[in-house]
Amino acid sequence: MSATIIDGKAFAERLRGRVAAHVTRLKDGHGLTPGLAVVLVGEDPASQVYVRNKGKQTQETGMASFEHKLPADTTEADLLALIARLNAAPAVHGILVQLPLPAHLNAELVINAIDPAKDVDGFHISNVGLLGTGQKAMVPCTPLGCLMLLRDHLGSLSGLEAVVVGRSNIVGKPMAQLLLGESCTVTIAHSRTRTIEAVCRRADILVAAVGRPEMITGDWIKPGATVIDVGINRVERDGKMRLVGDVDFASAVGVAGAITPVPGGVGPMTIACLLANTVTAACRAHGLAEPEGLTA
Ligand SMILES: Nc1nc(=O)c2c([nH]1)NC[C@@H]1CN(c3ccc(C(=O)N[C@@H](CCC(=O)O)C(=O)O)cc3)C=[N+]21
Repeated sequence: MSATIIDGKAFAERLRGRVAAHVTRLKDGHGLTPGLAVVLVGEDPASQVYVRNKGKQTQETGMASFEHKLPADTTEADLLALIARLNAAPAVHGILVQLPLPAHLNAELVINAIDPAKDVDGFHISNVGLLGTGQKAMVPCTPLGCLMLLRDHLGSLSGLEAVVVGRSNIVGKPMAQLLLGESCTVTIAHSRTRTIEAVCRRADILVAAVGRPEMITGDWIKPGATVIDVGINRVERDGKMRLVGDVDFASAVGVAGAITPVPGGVGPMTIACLLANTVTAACRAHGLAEPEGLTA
């Protein structure tokens, strides 16, 4: 038996359609155009591709896109000054500082300088705290996208055994908080977890976010489990660069009940949720009703 393939690309397309419809309503009904500012420091080629895609999709949904490309040797003071300007700019409802930042910049300090109401990545300590205490927050895009796919596939997640592999601040930890919010029994596994295979094999929901290509093989998966692969790893295969996840798709697909592919799974959801968060931020900034189904 072969797993159902969860089509993140198609889901993301529909989500972007709903975002675009809401943008039209905001423009026509309130003269409000949601705006997203993306800040890129340095010239990492992968980051440039992401930033370009974000800008393109932002415009396609009818929102305003502001791109700020700064040289790799930008000082912290200059970056903080830009963030202060974006915080104060009424046309900007969302601010994303592309990570990772060059090593001479303190990423924590920079992220926490963003107005939490404009923090569409959900990385500001205020949003982290709000999410952790079950209050209304800006929710990190990748975990939010994973949650939408899980709800769509499973309906209620209540009482299910969820294992998140990876404990990063940007995926693992917020993912675990969201799953807890759905009344899952949540385990966070990581590089020091003993008998990690056995821990994973308990999972009804397995979220892989470790950044190690194809680490999780079919024998780590409970038959019928729903597997969400957050990994985006560029590897060389037969002389060609290919994108693979943290899950070994070939062996997992025969065991899992459902699985997200890479590419075409979680990745497109991340960008769609960024656009959704920007609309949510714009509505909150203007005291307008938030669109249904765009938040957690
Ligand atoms: N502040 C910040 N927020 C982020 O959300 C953020 C970031 N920094 N830094 C970099 C990572 C990476 N990221 C991706 C988004 C979409 C795809 C995506 O759409 N992937 C496609 C494939 C794209 C390709 O072919 O390369 C897919 O999986 O189908 C991938 C990766 C967001 N990130």
